Amino acid sequence: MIPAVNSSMRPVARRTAASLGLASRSVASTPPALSDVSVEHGRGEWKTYGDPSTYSPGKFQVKTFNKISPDGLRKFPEQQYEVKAGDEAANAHAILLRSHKLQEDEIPHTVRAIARCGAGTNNVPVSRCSELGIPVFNTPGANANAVKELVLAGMLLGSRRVVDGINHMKSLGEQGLAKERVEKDKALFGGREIKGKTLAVIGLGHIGAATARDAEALGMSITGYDPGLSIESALKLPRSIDLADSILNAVRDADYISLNIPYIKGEGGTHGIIGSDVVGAMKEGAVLLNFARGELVDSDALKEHLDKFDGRYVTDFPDDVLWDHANSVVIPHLGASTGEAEDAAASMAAETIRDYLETGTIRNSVNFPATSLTAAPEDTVRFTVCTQNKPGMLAHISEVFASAGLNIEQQVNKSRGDVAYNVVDISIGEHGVVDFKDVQERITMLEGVLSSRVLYGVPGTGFARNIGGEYFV
Ligand SMILES: NC(=O)C1=CN([C@@H]2O[C@H](COP(=O)(O)OP(=O)(O)OC[C@H]3O[C@@H](n4cnc5c(N)ncnc54)[C@H](O)[C@@H]3O)[C@@H](O)[C@H]2O)C=CC1
Ligand SMILES: O=C(O)C(=O)COP(=O)(O)O
Repeated sequence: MIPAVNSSMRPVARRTAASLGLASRSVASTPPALSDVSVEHGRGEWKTYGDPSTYSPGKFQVKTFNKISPDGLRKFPEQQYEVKAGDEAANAHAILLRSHKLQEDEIPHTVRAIARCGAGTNNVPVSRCSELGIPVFNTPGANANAVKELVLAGMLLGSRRVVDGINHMKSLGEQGLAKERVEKDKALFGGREIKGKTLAVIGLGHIGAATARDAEALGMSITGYDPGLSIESALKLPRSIDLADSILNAVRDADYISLNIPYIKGEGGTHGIIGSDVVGAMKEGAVLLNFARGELVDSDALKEHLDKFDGRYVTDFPDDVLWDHANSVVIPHLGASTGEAEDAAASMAAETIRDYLETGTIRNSVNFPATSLTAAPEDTVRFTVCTQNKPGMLAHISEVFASAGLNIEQQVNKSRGDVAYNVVDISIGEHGVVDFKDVQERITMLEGVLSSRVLYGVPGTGFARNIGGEYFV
């Protein structure tokens, strides 16, 4: 048996919760008893995290990809966090990114969490992260208004040949013929109005519901399709919306179709969901708006349609087939590129990462269960354990604590898909010196455990992983 409460152990310097940067969590209005105990978890050995010349020991390292709003990055207090871009940040503890296509070899063993400042996580290897015990977060709704506004603009661009007209005016201007020709040539660029037309919204989440509501206010009739409609989104929908039971039925009578669903690869996913069957069901002059992901649309099927009929494709993504089609408008992925959306998404992502690193709370994860435990009681140390989702894990973990003479004060166990997540507050009130080093190793090396953390001590320490049967601290 590994004694976790080891009175014969070398006494360690007394550290107060406040001195350990735990003020927000552990320091209550009455002086905490934590100041009377010393907790040695043996994970302050920074050399095990790589070359300390690449980071500042004692801080959480956050690695960023893409341009992340400074407003969001300011949510990481400098005394606790160090934020670095891409290759400059070895041994990162968390990754913050936008559309960068993250590869597994860009995720060091030290990474505890990944946050996408945005909605779509198809650029992150989410299933692999689940196997590695890494929660992936996104920022639901943070950039939805920006996208909705561009969808509305897209409907107008798809109705009025504004882009062609602008290009024409440039060319006339170059020839010095603009004033002479404008009134004659404008007949080339006639359009139609959106008022009184029907919009089909595929995917009634944050963007889709907002688009439906505002399009109704512009005088449109709305049809919607979303088999996973949430109560939150349902409450935002216009009352007059007509809910269809399939994409085919949603698009049949639509003059405009807005795609607002996630891109999910593999069986049952959404790759090419707008294929020849859906395109074949569309009205000849329908305007398809794709501000979701390019891969949702079968471009060849759509090209056949656009070659024959006067429909439109307005997309926010590169398209190798339709990029120069006379009936397409291709925008360089600008949906979420507003200052407001960038600030909101980065701030939400930073707060989510901080909550996870500092308290173990999980919210807005796309692969881990939402989990929160009330603030850790006094005289406790919080342990979190990520495991495979299989029977008996919780019992095995509890057994290790019990055999080490440690009492569980409160705990929560949640699962989602293949992963389970445990937050356990261990009572240390009666112990002079508690060493979690061996307890953590025993728990982490249980079969089926992926990683564990002791949420106590210097930021960046207390993390251990079971990498295919090898112990990594
Ligand atoms: N162009 C851009 O810059 C941006 C694009 N996006 C894209 O838009 C997508 C949607 O974003 P949000 O509305 O914020 O996400 P959300 O998660 O709030 O909504 C997505 C909705 O789609 C529904 N859905 C999933 N599969 C479906 C299917 N096969 N048929 C019909 N409905 C389905 C879900 O039930 C959910 O209600 C993102 O996944 C992302 O790919 C998001 C933000 C910015
Ligand atoms: O949030 C999303 O899903 C987006 O597509 C936005 O991407 P971006 O952050 O602008 O690279």
